[in-house]
Amino acid sequence: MANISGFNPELLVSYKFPEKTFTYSERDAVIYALGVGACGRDAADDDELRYVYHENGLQFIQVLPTFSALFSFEVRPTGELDLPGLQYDPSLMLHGQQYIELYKPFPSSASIRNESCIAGLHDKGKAAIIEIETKSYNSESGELLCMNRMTTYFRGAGGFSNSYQPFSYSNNPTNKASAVKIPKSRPFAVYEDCTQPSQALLYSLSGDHNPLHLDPKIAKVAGFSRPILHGLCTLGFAVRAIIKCICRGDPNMVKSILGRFLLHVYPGETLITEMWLQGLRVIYQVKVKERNRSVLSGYVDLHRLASSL
Ligand SMILES: CCCCCCC[C@@H](O)CC(=O)SCCNC(=O)CCNC(=O)[C@H](O)C(C)(C)COP(=O)(O)OP(=O)(O)OC[C@H]1O[C@@H](n2cnc3c(N)ncnc32)[C@H](O)[C@@H]1OP(=O)(O)O
Repeated sequence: MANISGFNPELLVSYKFPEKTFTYSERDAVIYALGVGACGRDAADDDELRYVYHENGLQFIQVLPTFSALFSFEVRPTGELDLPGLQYDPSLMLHGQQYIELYKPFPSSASIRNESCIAGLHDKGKAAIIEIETKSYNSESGELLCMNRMTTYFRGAGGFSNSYQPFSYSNNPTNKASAVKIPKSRPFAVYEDCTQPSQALLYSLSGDHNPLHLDPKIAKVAGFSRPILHGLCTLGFAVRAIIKCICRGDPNMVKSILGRFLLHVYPGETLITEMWLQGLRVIYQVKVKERNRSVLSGYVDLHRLASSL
């Protein structure tokens, strides 16, 4: 069932991903941390030096939990998804959502073995949504380290269903994640951070060279006044803020993360992360200060609360 938007749903959902490996060094983890703004407010920040420097002679640098979203990056260097049954205009693809479960702290360098599958495919009429789920194992020990579910939103690519029933496939219906409800109460904590005008250029060094984030001409074709920030970069800023304000700097307290990208961010804008504590769940929302608009919302589940809270 091929169609005008170039989606072949049967081919897509039956696709068996080959196993892939991803290798990272400590340097990659540091470049990522700098790309999501670590130590951007204060180069001597005690909570964040651990991501970029062997603080106090420590042997290892610590790896941010959101770094794991890169393990499973099933895209070409240009940021395009390359799957059978999927033809689309790359300038119209946006990152919609990211869900991460963390099972073990990450080594500061490792070889990762990835097992991926299509977890969902949905025809929304005006858009198509694809979810890719990846389980990542430490190649050496065989331990399962994390699971990522990446949701991509293809503007204008819906309408591939050929019946009155919109096509909607999910191989794990219990994992349906949608936008979270933001409490009306005052946030428990608020953290303000500035992205740099060069933020997307810096973040792209971690592997996503999608021109939507780098090339003003491509950004214009996609309908933006200038290149926009990578969604995963904004998510990295938000989770760093939560680790700082709620986990007292300990990234290993994070158990799972959901982020839904609500609106694009322009590099150079100021991000305000608001956090509400509900038991072991931190509900959060990120707003762009200059436009007073919500750009990301979701939750972070914790293993435990910091004793000093
Ligand atoms: C392996 C994977 C590789 C991934 C590669 C990623 C490469 C990267 O380089 C790309 C990026 O980083 S892009 C930058 C980050 N993302 C963004 O800026 C997107 C921001 N969000 C938006 O613009 C809109 O929410 C928008 C446009 C997303 C949706 O807005 P609307 O069109 O107004 O949608 P709406 O009418 O509200 O809803 C329609 C249906 O879609 C569902 N939905 C909405 N937003 C969603 C989102 N963000 N994620 C998932 N689903 C979403 C709605 O629930 C609705 O479905 P239903 O009708 O069933 O409720």
